[in-house]
Amino acid sequence: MSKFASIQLDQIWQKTLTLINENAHFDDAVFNAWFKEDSSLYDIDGELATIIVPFKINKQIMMESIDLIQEKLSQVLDQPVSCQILLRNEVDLLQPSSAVRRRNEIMFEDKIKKEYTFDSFVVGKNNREAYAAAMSACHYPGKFNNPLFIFGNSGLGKTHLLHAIGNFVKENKPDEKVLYIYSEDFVTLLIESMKNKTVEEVKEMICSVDYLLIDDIQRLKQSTSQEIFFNLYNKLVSDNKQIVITSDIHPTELKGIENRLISRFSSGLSVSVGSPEFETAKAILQKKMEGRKEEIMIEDEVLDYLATRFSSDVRKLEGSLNELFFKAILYNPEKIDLAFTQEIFKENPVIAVDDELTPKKIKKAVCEYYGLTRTQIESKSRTKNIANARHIAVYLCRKHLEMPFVKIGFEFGNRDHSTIMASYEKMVKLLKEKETFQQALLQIENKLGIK
Ligand SMILES: Nc1ncnc2c1ncn2[C@@H]1O[C@H](COP(=O)(O)OP(=O)(O)OP(=O)(O)O)[C@@H](O)[C@H]1O
Repeated sequence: MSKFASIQLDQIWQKTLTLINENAHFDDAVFNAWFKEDSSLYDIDGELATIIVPFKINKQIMMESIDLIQEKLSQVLDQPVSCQILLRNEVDLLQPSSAVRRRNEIMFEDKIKKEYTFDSFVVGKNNREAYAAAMSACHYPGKFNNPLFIFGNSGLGKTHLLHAIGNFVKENKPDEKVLYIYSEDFVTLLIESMKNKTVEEVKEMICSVDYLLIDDIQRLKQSTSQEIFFNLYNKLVSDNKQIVITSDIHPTELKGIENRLISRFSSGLSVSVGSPEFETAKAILQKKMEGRKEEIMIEDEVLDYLATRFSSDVRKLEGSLNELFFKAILYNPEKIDLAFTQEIFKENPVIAVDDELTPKKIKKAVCEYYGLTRTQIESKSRTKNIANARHIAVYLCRKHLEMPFVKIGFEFGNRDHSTIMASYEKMVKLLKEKETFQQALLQIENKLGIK
């Protein structure tokens, strides 16, 4: 890369041209037309100087005097250089233009979000392992878990953890270099660098980092970029540099990614993040409220409602809080209470009213309401929001289909009738005590078209 700024290159070239003209005694018109006008010294990279000219004819005439040009340029620089004379379009192909360089530089700029730290990350059962592994990558880079592969559904904190690693390194190890890059940007960077012949430069920049954090690796689909990535990956790992990767699925399920890469991704530590349980979801809401400036009071019950309703995706959970505050500014209620909240999030029925009601439809409506999968409510999980959803589904089966407990048990993972009876009774109790559940029941019944 040139060590000269463009203004210096210009001065060097003007001096060189003066010396050439003095020495060669060209006719002024010839000299101006073929040498001076529109020629420029583009770059000096080590011992190679690049001069660019507009037309082929300029190039041919200058090539005739190449020895003289080299001699005079070496004299100005006080060091021997050899010259190449190129047309503008040839430069674009052969050499990194400043635009390409700038683009590369942008890719390497610090993209770590300050607010995504370990402190602002709420730890719960759903992400404890991923959190611990991320911490260990910070303290023992390249030692135990390389790569660290964090996977899980969208909106569950994977990117947050990557940035948290970045922030930790920046704060605690300021001499170490950390690069966060979104994998699609990574592909663009590699493809562009191939087009512009800057692959070596880009590789060098990547290999100089101590931590490489790649987000959403499932998007690394380009085969040529995978080849370069593979080599970079091996180099970084062999140099004990820490690699942390996120993806929406486990490495072995990645599609369109070469097997040799998948096998390397699987060779480190793969940890998952799941949906937060009720308490964690509520703690996340409380954390997200810490930095807010709105003074309006929000009732605790509202947080319970949001934590139960949106916990399958923390991004949605956070979005629900934003929406609530936004609507509160708009409608100016005295406080944000359950009634106001439910009005904001009320939903249209999704199941036709005259359809026959079945356990399957009940489970579907409950799952949609709580943002869970059928497997989750049929599972043995005792996680609070899953268990609550299961209780409500059991209650609805009993109330509207008058199913015997044994039969309901079959619908919920072959559970014993006494477990189902306990589940039903639990919901009867919760309905008496908590308005949140009364409202949830009402909305699910609405969804099912039950008046
Ligand atoms: N445990 C948590 N504590 C605090 N905030 C969280 C937590 N989990 C997720 N979030 C927040 O939820 C939002 C979405 O998280 P993030 O972008 O990290 O999700 P992701 O798993 O990377 O999703 P995607 O796969 O779509 O990229 C962010 O604002 C993040 O701060």
